[in-house]
Amino acid sequence: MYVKVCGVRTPGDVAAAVEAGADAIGFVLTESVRRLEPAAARELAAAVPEHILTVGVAAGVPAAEAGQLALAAGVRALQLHGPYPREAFDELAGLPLRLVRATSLDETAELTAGAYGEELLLLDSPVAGSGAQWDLARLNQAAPQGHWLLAGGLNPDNVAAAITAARPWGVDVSSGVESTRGVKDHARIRAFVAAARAAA
Ligand SMILES: O=C(O)c1ccccc1N[C@@H]1O[C@H](COP(=O)(O)O)[C@@H](O)[C@H]1O
Repeated sequence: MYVKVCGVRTPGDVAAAVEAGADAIGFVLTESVRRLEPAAARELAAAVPEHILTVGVAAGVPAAEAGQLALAAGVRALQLHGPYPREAFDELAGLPLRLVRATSLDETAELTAGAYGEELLLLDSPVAGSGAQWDLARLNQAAPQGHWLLAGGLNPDNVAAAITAARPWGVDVSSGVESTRGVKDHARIRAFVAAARAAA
């Protein structure tokens, strides 16, 4: 089970995610309580070991701008979050960035990972980063294919059941490993990664 921990903001958060065994660590680069300036994200990303994917998260900005933010942050992947069309991913294809297409069932009917040239598909609630859960039974009518991550309101207590229900390739979490909004709880990061791995 691939596990991404998102919205980290401090060196301690990075260390906790690395020690917990996360496969990917995300830095939010656009409007959010978790937003980091690219220079701050770059410093944190530089401390992440090579085997862990660093991901810049962007929403609500033109794709080209998101690409430049990710490059400035020195991350290896860009998670473009929202109802971006295929053309947006085409625009990014020439950049030295791996691409994550993050969207919701309300925003797309294309549920095959790689359909827009992305490496990973991420299915989230329509309100990204809110900690809101969504109805996983909707996946009974719309089964995602390939390397896709489940996100949206996951936490250490519900991730095992969510994996059983949705059968994702991986999971992604932000709010569910925080003590208060925007502040990561390192014990919850450890508990989340362990619970996801145990469920797989
Ligand atoms: O975390 C944010 O603030 C954020 C802002 C803009 C786009 C995406 C954001 N986060 C992503 O939201 C999901 C799930 O978050 P949660 O666990 O429900 O809080 C995850 O993919 C984050 O990468």
